[in-house]
Amino acid sequence: MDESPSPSPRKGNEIEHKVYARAGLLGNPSDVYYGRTISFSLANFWATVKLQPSHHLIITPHPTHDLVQFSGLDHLVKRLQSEGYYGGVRLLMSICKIFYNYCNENNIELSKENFTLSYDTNIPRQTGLSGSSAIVCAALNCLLDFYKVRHLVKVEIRPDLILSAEKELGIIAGLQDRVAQVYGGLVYMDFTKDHLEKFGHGVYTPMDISLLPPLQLIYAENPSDSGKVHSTVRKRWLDGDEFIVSSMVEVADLALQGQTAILEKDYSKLADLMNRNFDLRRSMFGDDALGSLNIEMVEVARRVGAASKFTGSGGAVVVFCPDGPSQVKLLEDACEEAGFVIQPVKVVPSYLNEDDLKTLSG
Ligand SMILES: Nc1ncnc2c1ncn2[C@@H]1O[C@H](COP(=O)(O)OP(=O)(O)O)[C@@H](O)[C@H]1O
Ligand SMILES: O=C(O)[C@H]1O[C@H](OP(=O)(O)O)[C@H](O)[C@@H](O)[C@@H]1O
Ligand SMILES: [Mg+2]
Repeated sequence: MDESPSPSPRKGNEIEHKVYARAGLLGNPSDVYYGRTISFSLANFWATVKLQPSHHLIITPHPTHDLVQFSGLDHLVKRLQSEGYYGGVRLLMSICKIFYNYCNENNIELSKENFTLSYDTNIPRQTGLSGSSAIVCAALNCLLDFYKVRHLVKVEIRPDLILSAEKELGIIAGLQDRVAQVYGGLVYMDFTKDHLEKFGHGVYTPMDISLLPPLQLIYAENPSDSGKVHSTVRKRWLDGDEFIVSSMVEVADLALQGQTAILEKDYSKLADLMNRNFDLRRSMFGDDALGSLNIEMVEVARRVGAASKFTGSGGAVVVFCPDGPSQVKLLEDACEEAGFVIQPVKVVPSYLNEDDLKTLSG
């Protein structure tokens, strides 16, 4: 896949958009529960979606992510066991539906032209790096440019459209992924219920990415379904379970404290907040739902004295080594022994363009 940071969207008649993975740094998963988060767009991995004008409207299955041809029954069964039934086709179809309905409801006229959509991704599948919303967000960007309506669909609303496309498919997800992927860079997000209900979106405050200390990313090829992971806690929260409700408020508060810690470059505070974030997740979700491999990724980092937590619902971990390069080396060795992949985190700067910025309110 092309490694350039942000390809020009138009190549002749073709439009291509690239959207990066995201890492939840603090406060997740309280975004699913009217909380707050700090998340960033992660340059290490990305998805691309291509749109070409065509006579019919065609959604192209990906040759490996939407596999429908197998060498035999054993291959088919192995594949379903490791990757599940679904690839990205349903995501592309769903965002087309949500985009069309949104434009209709908001009197945004769409020309009668058709297109062919195809996608590619190197975001490790279902590892809590938001591979799903990267595909949806890139597709939305293609549709906005193809129909020339980018200036008519506000930036703040776009994460909600992306989320709706996944909700439509029964995937339980929150807004933090989609905000980080629409805005790029490092963003502080407040999803307070009143604001969300009044305006249909949260309050999103971009932060300077240079305020972040060096971070590491650990992941393992261990797909986990964010919908499944979330469903029990979600149900308990909806039922008003006091422990879940109060813990979620505490998780949201970590992002608020984290905003100050990052602005003041108080990295020992940041380390404490990251650790507390994972401890609270663990007490709410339980070890069975989180999975032993995922917990081990957090523990590997903690054993060398680093701070660590999930980037999303499981599969990848963001780590801060307060003691610097010597501690990173210890962590690399421990990861190699445990069979985990480790990479230095690369953060993508904000990628809103002039048309996008014009749609921002205030
Ligand atoms: N790498 C991928 N390629 C194709 N489809 C994907 C990929 N990752 C996720 N999906 C699609 O998105 C759905 C939800 O994924 P999710 O559990 O949210 O994973 P993630 O943490 O990567 O966002 C999957 O069931 C699948 O349909
Ligand atoms: O549990 C979390 O932290 C996040 O889980 C989902 O992200 P995913 O990358 O699919 O694991 C969800 O969409 C986010 O909103 C949650 O914060
Ligand atoms: Mg997802």
